Amino acid sequence: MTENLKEKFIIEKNDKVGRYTVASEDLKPGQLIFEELPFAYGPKSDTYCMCLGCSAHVDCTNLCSKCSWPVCSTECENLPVHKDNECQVFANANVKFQSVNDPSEICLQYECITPLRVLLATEKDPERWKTEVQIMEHHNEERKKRPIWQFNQTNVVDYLRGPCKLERFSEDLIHTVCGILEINAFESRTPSGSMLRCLYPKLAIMSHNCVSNVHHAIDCAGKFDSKDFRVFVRSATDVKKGEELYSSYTYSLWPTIVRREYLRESKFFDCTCPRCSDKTELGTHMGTLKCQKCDNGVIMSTNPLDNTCEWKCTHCEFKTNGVAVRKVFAAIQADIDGVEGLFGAEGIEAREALFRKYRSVVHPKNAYMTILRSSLVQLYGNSEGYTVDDLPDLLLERKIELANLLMEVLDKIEPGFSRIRGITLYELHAPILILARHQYQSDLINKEALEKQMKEALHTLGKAAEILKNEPLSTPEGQIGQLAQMAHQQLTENFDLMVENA
Ligand SMILES: C[S@@+](CC[C@H](N)C(=O)[O-])C[C@H]1O[C@@H](n2cnc3c(N)ncnc32)[C@H](O)[C@@H]1O
Repeated sequence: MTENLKEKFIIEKNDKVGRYTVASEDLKPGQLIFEELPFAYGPKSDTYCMCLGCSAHVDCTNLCSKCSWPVCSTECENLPVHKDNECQVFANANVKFQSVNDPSEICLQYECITPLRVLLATEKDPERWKTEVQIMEHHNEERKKRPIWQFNQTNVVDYLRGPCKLERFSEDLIHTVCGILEINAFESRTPSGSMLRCLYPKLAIMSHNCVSNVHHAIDCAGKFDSKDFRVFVRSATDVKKGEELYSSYTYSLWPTIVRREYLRESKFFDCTCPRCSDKTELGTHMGTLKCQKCDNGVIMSTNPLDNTCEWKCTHCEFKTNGVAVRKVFAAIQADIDGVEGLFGAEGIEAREALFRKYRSVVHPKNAYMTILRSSLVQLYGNSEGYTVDDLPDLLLERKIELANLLMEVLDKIEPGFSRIRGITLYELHAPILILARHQYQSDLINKEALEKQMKEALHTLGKAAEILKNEPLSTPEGQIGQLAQMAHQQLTENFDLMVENA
């Protein structure tokens, strides 16, 4: 291992979280802490039908010539991830894929695939299994009391030990592997857009914090061999030697009540991090609602670490409770889910309509307004009829306003080198630049003000390029990072000329 690749963390342990990691030296934002290959990867639970080679969506008409499970092509059936794993098991046991009516719906036959790949990896790499994976958290005792246990018994344990003839793996071991995946696996996106789960034993040691100081990026080169899906783990912010390293297991734009519910249900712990403990979520007000009974009040939790506690207005006597607030958030989330598949003009209009609908219900920086802002920032400037050159000044100003408000929240909950900050900064630079030019051409600002605004755009673009430069080129963010770097270089070289010719 070269000095550059020396891992920059150590593992410690306590009664509250089990194993956790701390920085073994001072870290700068964006600094590589370690990189790692997955022990195994494969389809997520509750997945639709996908190629067992490249993971692309399939219609299930093409089947592997050896095992008769769905693949795209002969090339895909020979990809190591399939050929060296389940293909041999299914072919030997003569377990065929049962045809399905709608391949885009959840297909339970895929539940066994990733646990099976982990089980086979225990035999291919027993040393890594013993030293890194077997010791991972599985929460079997708590999972035993949940419906997931019986679900796994039927769809994974009984299926593998029965029809697949894999009695050599005990029931206990298979349940433990299912638990290890449920508690520890990370999501990854393939080049075709499919979501997979990957098991990274070192990355998974990091404890959760709702404001993480570590950032990871998975490089899926599309080879689907044992060298693919390498993860690069970097510090997001300045981290001092001895400070704990945290990743985030939840979606950072959710409000506290929703994040804590998710962590309790799926990771079996109650988060007590500084963001969860603060009624205002570090001043962002992501969980705050507007009072419907008075003009100036806002409604906040009286104890954010108790999801069922009272919520009170800051100005009048109005009170409600966490259960009622949770229902309001579920209704807003359902509305947002309903427009998720809409893009272009239709997507913009649908989201702006939700923005207007909920403006009087929640605080301006509430999580759901922030989620809508993050989609709108992307759609304005990147949709048909709404490209950045098409946007009238009013909509350029709207894009800038949305991005600035989003950045105010992200600075608190996703500080430093985070993908969403990099992308938002990238989206912000072009409207600043174009608007400045329009305003100068309309005599609304003088040359000095033009130059100032262009410098701001250049600075914003430079920051975006700096944050996104570490993203793998196999990802959309990596490609935007490359564009940002090139645009930043061009703008720097031609700055004076552009001011002159504006
Ligand atoms: C992905 S594992 C992390 C590694 C684990 N601590 C170990 O020893 O293998 C996730 C589990 O760690 C514990 N954990 C992680 N972050 C925590 C936190 N902020 N508070 C309490 N428990 C936490 C929980 O038991 C959780 O289910």
